Amino acid sequence: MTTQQALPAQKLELVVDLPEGRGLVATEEVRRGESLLDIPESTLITVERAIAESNLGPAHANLQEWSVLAAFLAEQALAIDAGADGSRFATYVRALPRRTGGVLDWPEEDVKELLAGSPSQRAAMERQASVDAAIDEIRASFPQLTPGALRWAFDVLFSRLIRLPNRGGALALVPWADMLNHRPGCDAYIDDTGGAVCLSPDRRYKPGEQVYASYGPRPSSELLISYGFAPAVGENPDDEFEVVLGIDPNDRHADAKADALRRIGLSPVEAFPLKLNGYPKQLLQYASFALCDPDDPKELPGLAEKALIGNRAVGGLLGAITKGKRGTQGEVLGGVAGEIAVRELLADITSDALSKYPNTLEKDREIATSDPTKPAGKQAKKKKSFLAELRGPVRVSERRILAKTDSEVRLQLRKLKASQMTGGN
Ligand SMILES: C[S@@+](CC[C@H](N)C(=O)[O-])C[C@H]1O[C@@H](n2cnc3c(N)ncnc32)[C@H](O)[C@@H]1O
Repeated sequence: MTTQQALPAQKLELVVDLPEGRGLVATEEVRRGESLLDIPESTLITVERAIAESNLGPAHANLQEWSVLAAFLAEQALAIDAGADGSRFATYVRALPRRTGGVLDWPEEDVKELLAGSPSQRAAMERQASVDAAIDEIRASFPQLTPGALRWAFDVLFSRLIRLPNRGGALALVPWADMLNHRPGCDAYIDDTGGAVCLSPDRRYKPGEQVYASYGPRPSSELLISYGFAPAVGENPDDEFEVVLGIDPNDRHADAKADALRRIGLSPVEAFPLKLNGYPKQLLQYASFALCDPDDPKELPGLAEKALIGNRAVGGLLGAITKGKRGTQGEVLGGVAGEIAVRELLADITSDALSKYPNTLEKDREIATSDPTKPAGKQAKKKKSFLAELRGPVRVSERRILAKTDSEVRLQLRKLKASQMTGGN
């Protein structure tokens, strides 16, 4: 990497044959909290710089920020393929992986077959469709950028773009910093608060140890889709299974319920994460509102507040609590009968989701343990399908969460039903 030459002296060196592919390894002792990397602004590929250094012309600046960067990367890669080496980013672009293993690399039939039962299937299809639409939009102005080059560029962006907090969350490719691999549970983030891009490690590293960053608290399904890898089962504390709840369109009060939810900053369809260590209580509260059936729809705004905000004075407080998101207070509507109804709904959701996985759990476990996560580059040589290798750990993680939630909810149901029999309301 010649970008390294433009950097201040580093305690890190690039190693190319790590289990995660390339990565940065400490050359001397690194202390927790010290400032690493120190990448100057002039080496970043920001949206503004992509527009300024591209030859695509004024229409380039009218694209969405992801598309500006994708068009620039594709332009650079096509110029390199055509033998032009002029750009100061040519060395960086040449060093980018040809394939990342992320969602844009997965054939449609793999997504349909290998992600059957998993919510990742919907996410993967949506991601592929949105990139196809963006590629069409870019090519309407720049037909010289081939679909293949643009697809590769988006794939690179998904797996390498960094949000810069000091620049209002602006997106940038950050050479050298984008050689850092992710470790689940790691608490070290790329930061540009002081101007240069730095990493403050969350632990001490000895010479020879790989230094990791966090790509964010992401579940394995998201890491798989964006980055083309999945941590081994049980290694990712951020694993979750997303449950989507919504107002039944056939509910006699469907419109009034949707209005009542919007009043408190919620939507008639909301997603809630199930995790190994539990699920948010708002899931049950939201479900109880979705299921409630007052005779008079005028009661619905009050019921929405009772379920999701709580009975405290609303007004200014309401805004402060919800901040446009779900409330932190509130209660399940309908007493013990309501508590039972929402848990029965959740138990139906978990058992239905579990029944959709085509393999037995044992089979998925076998796939998960026989497919250790390997760097995308190595996989590309060995196997045709990245996804075939990686869906095992994701599916096992999702199923563990579902099974744990299912058994917890059924246990709660038994207790609630017993309390109902012995006189609970
Ligand atoms: C920002 S790049 C990091 C550098 C990358 N290893 C390379 O060779 O260019 C992100 C990519 O690194 C790989 N990666 C990062 N963390 C990983 C991990 N914990 N396990 C496996 N692969 C990982 C994935 O291929 C991901 O798309």
